[in-house]
This record gives sequence, C-alpha cells and structure tokens, in this order.
Amino acid sequence: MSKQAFQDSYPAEFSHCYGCGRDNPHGLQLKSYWHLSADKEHTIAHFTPKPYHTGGVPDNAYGGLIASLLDCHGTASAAAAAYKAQGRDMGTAPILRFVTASLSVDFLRPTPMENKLTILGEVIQLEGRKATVKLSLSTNDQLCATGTMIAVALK
Ligand SMILES: CCCCCCCCCC(=O)SCCNC(=O)CCNC(=O)[C@H](O)C(C)(C)COP(=O)(O)OP(=O)(O)OC[C@H]1O[C@@H](n2cnc3c(N)ncnc32)[C@H](O)[C@@H]1OP(=O)(O)O
Repeated sequence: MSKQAFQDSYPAEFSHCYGCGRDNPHGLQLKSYWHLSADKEHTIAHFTPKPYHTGGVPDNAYGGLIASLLDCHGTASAAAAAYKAQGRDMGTAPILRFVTASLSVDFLRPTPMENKLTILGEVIQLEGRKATVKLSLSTNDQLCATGTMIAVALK
C-alpha cells in the first residue's frame, strides 16, 4: 500500500487549499493516509497545533481549526475510498475531486494544544457521487470532537 499522502496525489491546481494544500505555505498542510487497525480500514492524519491556533484560552485549540482538520481529512478520505473502490491508484486519470457538501461537528471537550492530534476517518457509504464520512479528533486517547461529512465528487 502506498505511503504517499492522499493530498500529495492531488494535481497541482488543487494543491493550494488552506487546510491541506502542499503548495500553500500559510496553510495547515494536513497529510492523510490509510490506517489498518484490527477490524477496520480507517484513514488517519496527525496535526500538532501551533500556539497561534488557540481559541482564546491559550490551552485550547480553536474550533475552526478542528473543523478545518476534519474537513480536509474527510474530503481526502472520500477521494481515497472512491479510487480504491474503482481499483485505481490515487491521482490517476480521470481525477476524482471531492468537495464538502455538508459537515457537522460535535465538540465533546476542549482540545488541548500541547500534543499531537489524531484525526481518523471512515467512509461508511459511497453511493454515486456522494460519500458519507465519519470523523473523529482525539489526543492523549481522549476523544475531543466527532464529525459527519457528506462529500460530493465534482462532475
Ligand atoms: C483531487 C483534489 C481534491 C481537492 C479537495 C480539497 C477539498 C478541501 C475541503 C473543502 O474545503 S471543500 C470547500 C467547501 N465546499 C464547497 O465549496 C462546495 C460548494 N458546493 C458545491 O459546489 C455543490 O453544492 C456540490 C458540488 C457539493 C454539489 O452540487 P452538484 O450540482 O455537483 O451536485 P448535486 O446537487 O446534484 O448533488 C449530488 C448528490 O449530492 C447530494 N448532496 C448535495 N449537497 C448535499 C448536502 N448539502 N447534503 C447532503 N447531500 C447533498 C445530492 O442530494 C445528490 O445526491 P444523490 O446523487 O443521492 O441525488
């Protein structure tokens, strides 16, 4: 299985995203991968907040940051799952480009700043152009946020 980040397979014109674009020096540059656990195939990404990612209370991360991480990990997971379902390597033509149609986030507890965050994704349904992705963000084995995304493949 490829160790290339999903986002590193995006064509150059899609590499400027604030959350995950490799060509955006001011962005978060999130990287997502397949992650095989005991019984399920998840996707995974890690991110360590910088001090300026705080939500006002210096110890806690900004909620918009958390939503951004779930957003970019979700669309990347949808694309990876769609390529896999077609038996193709990511980035091969014709390009599959997913965007967020809807994203709901539940903030379960304040997210501490000092540690690496783990973002997990699971594509629970792929139907036509639509993917449903379950998302979570945790640190120190504490679940801090969960999300559900509908991502849609562009025509
Ligand atoms: C490879 C490179 C990839 C790079 C990706 C980087 C992504 C970074 C993450 C983002 O921030 S994305 C940016 C935020 N999102 C947007 O700006 C998307 C804005 N919305 C749109 O462009 C359109 O509304 C959209 C493409 C999502 C859908 O419009 P379409 O006209 O193409 O599709 P249509 O309305 O026919 O819907 C297709 C299916 O999706 C469903 N759908 C659309 N919007 C929905 C919604 N909000 N909730 C639930 N389902 C929805 C719709 O019901 C339908 O389902 P069925 O096929 O079962 O009938």
